[in-house]
Amino acid sequence: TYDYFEKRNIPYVKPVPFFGQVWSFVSQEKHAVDVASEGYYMFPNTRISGVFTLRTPAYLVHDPVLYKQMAIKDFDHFTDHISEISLEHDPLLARSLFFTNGTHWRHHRSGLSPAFTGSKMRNMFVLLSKSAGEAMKRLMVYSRGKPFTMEMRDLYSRLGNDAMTSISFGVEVDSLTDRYNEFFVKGKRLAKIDGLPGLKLLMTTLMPGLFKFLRLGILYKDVNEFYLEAVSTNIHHRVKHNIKRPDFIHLLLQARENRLSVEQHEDETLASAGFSTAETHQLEDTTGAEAGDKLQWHDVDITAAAASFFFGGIETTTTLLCFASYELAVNPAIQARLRAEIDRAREDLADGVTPTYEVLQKMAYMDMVVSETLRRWTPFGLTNRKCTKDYTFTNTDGTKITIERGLNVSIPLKAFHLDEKFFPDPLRFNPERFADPTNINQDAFVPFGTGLRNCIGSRLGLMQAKCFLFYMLAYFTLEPGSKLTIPLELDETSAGLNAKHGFWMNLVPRFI
Ligand code: HEM
Repeated sequence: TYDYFEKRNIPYVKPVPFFGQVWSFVSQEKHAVDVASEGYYMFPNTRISGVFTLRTPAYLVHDPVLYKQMAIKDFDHFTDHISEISLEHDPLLARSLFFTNGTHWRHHRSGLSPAFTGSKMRNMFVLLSKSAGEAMKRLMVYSRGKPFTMEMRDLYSRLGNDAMTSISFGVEVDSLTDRYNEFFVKGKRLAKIDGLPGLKLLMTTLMPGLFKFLRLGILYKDVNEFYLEAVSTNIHHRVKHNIKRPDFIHLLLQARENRLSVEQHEDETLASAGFSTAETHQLEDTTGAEAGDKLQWHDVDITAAAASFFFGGIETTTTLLCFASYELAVNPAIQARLRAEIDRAREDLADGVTPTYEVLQKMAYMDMVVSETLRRWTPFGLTNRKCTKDYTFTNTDGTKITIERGLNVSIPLKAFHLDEKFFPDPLRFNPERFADPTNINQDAFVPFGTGLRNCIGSRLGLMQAKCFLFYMLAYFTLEPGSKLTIPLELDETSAGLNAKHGFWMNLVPRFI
């Protein structure tokens, strides 16, 4: 088994007998993403390297151009993400877009894409901005004009939870005041990627066979039941009272009735949420020959879609906000420049504080700060593909390599972003890199992945993050709290990107 790469003359990370790379996950003081990306640093001159998970060979892509090729031009060889999640044990997660594959994924993605266009996002943004604005006002009242200390991950995950509960599940909650409301408590358990659920999630990609064999579920049972019940009740209520609200449930109900489509005259000016916005690719129409297994959008599918936006969107966007806030707190000049841009933008707002989609779109420095945060602190540092059809390409030394059908491929997004070949002085937080986008290597800058399976929610994530930052700096000045570790110490045990000792900051009220 272990001579697989030797025979093919492909550099590979030497495995620990039986465990392969899995051993490093349990024995090393390194983050899972860095362990999985080890080969990238060991073999700088190849387009791909090998690794063993337990006894199974898998690949790690080193060349962003190769990733792009696999994800776009040669997509039919890599249509799937790695996933071994069972419908029986994880009824929501197994139906969510990230974990569905093949024809089911195709129908699902093309059915959902119209829900994420610029104009739909703009409509949804109104709900999001309302939710965040009201929360920030409450925070201002709470401060009574005096500085106070907060742990920002807790704060942003509450704000994010409330905004996403509003736009995904159609329910308005206030987790700042009602701290243990059921949507927040269950939402935390739904989006939890630390501890046991994180470990299980990791297992689905590292040891898919073993995971399947053990018949484990990832999401907690009560979480599945809670959301299924909440969404079904909500759907029933809307249908009965003919309620229309510009949120995901509404759009998914339209999908059920085959009425969800891209507007005839989609306003192209709304398409970009900034430089990092993931490109929209056209998937072929799902009508015709395969229409028989077209997605029916039963209540469980609608719940799963809404839950997956929660699952995929909350942790990532919260991570982006935490690290952006950290950089703003430790770089006062950058914070001052962003605040000046926000204050200028506020002059054009009707109430002087509630940002619109269009106003955020125009904020160039905000976009530079957000892009640089996504580069320096990539929230989703590693993605993957499964090879669905043998694939041959040429390596740097001219040899041909064939990836065989069924093998797993990892793509180290974080390693690309921190490679000095692509981004000089990579550890330095410098929004100026993005002042002229033509200077950016766009193959290597992939915070939302690339190709047909890129992030469907990039516009939403970007607009949400920009909106929260807008409010935050309009109301407060951010300063490092006494418990903040500088430089940040990362939590190597978390499945996501997190600070080991929290993001403690002082919020100093501004008088606006
Ligand atoms: C800053 C925030 C976010 C980051 C950094 C991020 C990043 C990513 C990345 C790297 C992928 C994998 C792409 C690939 O394999 O090529 C992905 C997929 C995905 N993301 Fe996001 N994401 C964010 C926010 C969101 C939001 C707000 C939503 C939903 C509302 C969302 C929903 C999804 C879904 C459903 C997929 C799977 C797509 C598919 O398999 O077709 N994400 N995201």
